[in-house]
Amino acid sequence: MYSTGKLRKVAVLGAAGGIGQPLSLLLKSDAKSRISDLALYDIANMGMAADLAHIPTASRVKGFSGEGELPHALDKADVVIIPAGVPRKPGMTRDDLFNINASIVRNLVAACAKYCPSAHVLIISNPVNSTVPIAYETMKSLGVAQPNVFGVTTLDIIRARTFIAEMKGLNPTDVTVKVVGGHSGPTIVPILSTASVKFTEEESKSLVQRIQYGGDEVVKAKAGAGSATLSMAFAAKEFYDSFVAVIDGVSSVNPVAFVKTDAFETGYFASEVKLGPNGSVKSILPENLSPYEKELLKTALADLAKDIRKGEEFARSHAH
Ligand SMILES: NC(=O)C1=CN([C@@H]2O[C@H](COP(=O)(O)OP(=O)(O)OC[C@H]3O[C@@H](n4cnc5c(N)ncnc54)[C@H](O)[C@@H]3O)[C@@H](O)[C@H]2O)C=CC1
Ligand SMILES: O=C([O-])CC(=O)C(=O)O
Repeated sequence: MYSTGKLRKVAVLGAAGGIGQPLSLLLKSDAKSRISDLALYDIANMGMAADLAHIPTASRVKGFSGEGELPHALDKADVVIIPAGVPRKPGMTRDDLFNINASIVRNLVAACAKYCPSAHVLIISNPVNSTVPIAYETMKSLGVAQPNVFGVTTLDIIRARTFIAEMKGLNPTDVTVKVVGGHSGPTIVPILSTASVKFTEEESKSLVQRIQYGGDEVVKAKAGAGSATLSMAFAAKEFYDSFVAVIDGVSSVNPVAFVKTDAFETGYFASEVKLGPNGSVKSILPENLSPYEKELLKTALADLAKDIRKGEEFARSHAH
């Protein structure tokens, strides 16, 4: 799973936050991640960078605080991970975050277009179904011919593995399953027929419901103090490792990401992606879906189309 390829500079934007801190810890503490420089950026105080820098692994940690320091954080970055933005509170949908997070993501990726246009940009900020189109269109409008933008939906997969294992009394590390579509409620499409175990119709329905609304469980439990942060940091690190391993040609596993694709009319979709060394991205669509899964997919595509258009329109009307 780990890359043996080149050392990379990784920038985390929103590094002082609930996801940013544990994610930065995971990236810094894993010597096998082959990170030469970890550039940690936030609009908040970046004292956490001084703290992390005392961990004895080879990657150099540097904190950058405030917009004036953003260009230095991004300079020569190979990968930019963006968990900047506000999280949900109980009673909110991810789309309720659009008004604040759309501008945050647009401004950050505009800086990426300027200071590290060929970096791979991994978007965590919600609503992912809209922030990824915003990022892609913004970079495109700023002259990046082939924006390398990937929405991180890995949390849906790790939840699916955990919930399946709980239901069937298995070790979650032994469970694999595909989850495609987008990253909110009905747009999350678990393809349970790809799991190594079989389910009754009733089990399938209850699992699908739990996976689609797994984020709400955490939002409710945190009771106003935010949404998933620790499991998200774990998911992002897992995605990062498999992503760079594939780019370096080490792994044949195709990571799942929400990307620009011609495969569906929606123009964007989360599924396994084949990454070419030349920057090409090809979505691998799920095959042999059950009638129930086909129905879920149909519903997901209708909702996704709306979220995506909203993101694209925002990017168009706020072009730099
Ligand atoms: N893709 C996914 O599966 C998931 C996505 N999320 C999303 O991730 C985002 C972050 O969540 P948390 O870390 O819990 O929130 P948080 O509020 O704890 O942290 C966000 C950080 O972003 C920073 N920030 C705000 N504006 C910024 C800007 N313009 N430039 C740089 N940094 C900026 C804040 O100062 C803060 O440190 C939310 O939008 C949340 O909905 C959360 C969980 C899962
Ligand atoms: O639920 C939220 O708002 C955060 C998130 O995306 C998740 O936990 O899947």
